[in-house]
Amino acid sequence: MARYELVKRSVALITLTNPPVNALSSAVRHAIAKSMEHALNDPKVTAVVIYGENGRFCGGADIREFAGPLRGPPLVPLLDAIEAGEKPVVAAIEGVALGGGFELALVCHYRIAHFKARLGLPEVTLGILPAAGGTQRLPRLIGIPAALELITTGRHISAQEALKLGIVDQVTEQNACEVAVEFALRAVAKPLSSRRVSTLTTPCPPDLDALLEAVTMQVKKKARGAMAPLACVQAVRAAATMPYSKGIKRESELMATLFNSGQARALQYCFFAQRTAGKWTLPSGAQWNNSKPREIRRAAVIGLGTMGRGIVVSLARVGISVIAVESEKKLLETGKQMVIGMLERDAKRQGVSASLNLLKFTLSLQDLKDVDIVIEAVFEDMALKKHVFQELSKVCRPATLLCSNTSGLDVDALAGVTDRPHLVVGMHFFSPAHVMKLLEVVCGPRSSSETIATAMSLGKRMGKVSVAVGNCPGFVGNRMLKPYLDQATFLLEEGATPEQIDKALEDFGFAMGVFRMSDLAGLDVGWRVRKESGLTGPDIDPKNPPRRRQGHRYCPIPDMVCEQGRFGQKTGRGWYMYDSPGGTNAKSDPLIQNLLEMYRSRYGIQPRNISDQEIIERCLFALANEGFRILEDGIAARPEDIDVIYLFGYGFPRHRGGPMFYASMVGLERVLERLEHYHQAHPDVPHLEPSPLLKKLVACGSPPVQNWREHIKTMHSHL
Ligand SMILES: CCC/C=C/C(=O)SCCNC(=O)CCNC(=O)[C@H](O)C(C)(C)COP(=O)([O-])OP(=O)([O-])OC[C@H]1O[C@@H](n2cnc3c(N)ncnc32)[C@H](O)[C@@H]1OP(=O)([O-])[O-]
Repeated sequence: MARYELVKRSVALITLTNPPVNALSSAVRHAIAKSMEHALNDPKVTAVVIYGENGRFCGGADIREFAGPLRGPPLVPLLDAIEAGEKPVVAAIEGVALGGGFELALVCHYRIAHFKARLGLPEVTLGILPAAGGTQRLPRLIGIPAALELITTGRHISAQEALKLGIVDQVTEQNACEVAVEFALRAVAKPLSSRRVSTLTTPCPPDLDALLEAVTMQVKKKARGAMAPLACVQAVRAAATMPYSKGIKRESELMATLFNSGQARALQYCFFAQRTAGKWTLPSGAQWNNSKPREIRRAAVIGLGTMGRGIVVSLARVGISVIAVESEKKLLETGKQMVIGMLERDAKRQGVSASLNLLKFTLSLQDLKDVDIVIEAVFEDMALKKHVFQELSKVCRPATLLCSNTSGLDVDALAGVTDRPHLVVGMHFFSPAHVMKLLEVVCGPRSSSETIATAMSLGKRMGKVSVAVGNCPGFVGNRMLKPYLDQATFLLEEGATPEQIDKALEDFGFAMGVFRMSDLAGLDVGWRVRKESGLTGPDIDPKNPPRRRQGHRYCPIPDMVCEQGRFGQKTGRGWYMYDSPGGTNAKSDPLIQNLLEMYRSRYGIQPRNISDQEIIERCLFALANEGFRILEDGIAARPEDIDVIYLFGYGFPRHRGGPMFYASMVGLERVLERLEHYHQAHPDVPHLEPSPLLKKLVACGSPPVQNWREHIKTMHSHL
């Protein structure tokens, strides 16, 4: 777990050997402790270099060990001992120095970083804080404001930024280990006292209290209920106001409150769920590690609306040449200007020149003869999409992959109109596509494993979190959204307001409540889907729209809002009112309050007080219930996939872990009991009827979410 060798006759080189990221597992900590003891006691050794094998210094504590009791030497005394040693220790940082790995580097007397290395204290993203002295040493080294920013955000920084901040002593383009050994030899004669960071005095700004207060407010606003960022501020405050010996105790107390919290468990679950999602598998046995993706060099995007533009930018950013197609000259020109503007702003931010030479704009599908992949992003209309796919089938070479950015239409129906159904797959990006990290890769029954592997790997290359899902209306994300939205509108009927429901959801931690989110997405989208599915249309009496349709409860309020031309932010009016079309500042609209009052009185509904608890339970348990059905139907392979979709595509609070993890934290028995209760009260809402899988899991003793898979016997896996 760590190799010890003597180099240049007097330098002890300790190399961490715990692939893939040299995490500080108990065995690694043990090996470091033994190696350091050896080095300090061996008279031949005059200096020490700590390095990580395979070009990775250290990815921090072994997160998998957090679930069990602490074994092996604890990190704090181990690191304190390294710092206190009388022989100079140099960290040779290549790849990453993160979390405990960064803290290990901070106790070394010198730090040499490779120019491509990245450093950071991402503990806050795992619901904890840098509790191996990180919150006490970093402020002493770089001052309170910079340390606060790094510790409360968990941001990774480049070696160059680390040098500027004074975290590393040298950045090199050569082998960091070799440079560190030479550096160590030169350091032997120098005094160490000023190199022990814990002994430094924290440089404090004169307005410390005001600064901490301002950061606390800022962090509170951003954290949306997460505890760790606030604890980080308190720990840094200790570094500013206490000697190291007391500060480290404060750090440890704060860590104790976080370490066993539900939030820490949720955030650590998210870390692993995100990595699990990449490991797709099909019933045929094809999976992520046995299916080779094709290389993609040239892509085409059809449609330069909001989605298409974002997809073009995402492809060009990673060096893929893109042909963008529109049907009319004016649309093409507008799209072109927008794409170029986005890429130029991007490049300016990064201080590089925009890769505009990768782009071609055309009105002709004939230009797509030689591309490797086409991503269709035209209007969400099946007939139009089928027409495009038929044309592509004629124009593109037989090996070209044909993908649709549909948000819910039948991918197999599109495959069916082509001459290559095995090369057709859904690539459902989320708006705006150059910003949002989620990509649902929709596997049709005829999509080949190579096609799926290619779409998944292309997504990863574009920096997306790609999740393989089955083909059904709405796939995973939008299918689950329906019961969630339905509950919100039923609650409106019963007496709640959009503001009340949004506030309850935002207090829960959502980035945006359901009505604000709908206003942002555009209310006309759902209205069109409802019309297409026959739920609403010209046959409906506008004065007296029925509240039961297709055998179930139906809330006509969203249609009534749309009938008034209120399509959300883009029209300046929706569930809220905005300063102007396109405005983002949502204000309560008395017209909506009137509409709700008139509606309730027309149908004789006595409004009642609805608690925040009922809002959360009805919206989120209905959401999770649909998730259970999706698992039963084999549309998602694992609960982790569903959670990742909601975390990255729908603003579900990360410290709650995603809808399925949240349900498991509440307790499946309780979720079942509440769903039964609400279903009894609303028997005409099928989404509130507990799913058989939920009942089965409860009957099996409510196993942890990671074990649900064993209980999911899918009759017809769609993956
Ligand atoms: C007192 C305590 C105070 C200290 C606290 C801490 O240090 S908290 C920690 C603070 N540190 C962090 O938060 C850093 C967390 N890690 C990262 O951010 C990234 O992994 C990376 C940037 C290091 C490498 O990115 P990349 O895209 O090249 O690779 P990848 O991301 O795909 O990972 C490859 C495999 O390694 C696994 N694994 C990774 N790290 C750990 C770990 N620490 N532990 C265990 N496992 C870890 C990962 O699950 C995956 O396993 P799989 O699926 O193959 O079975």
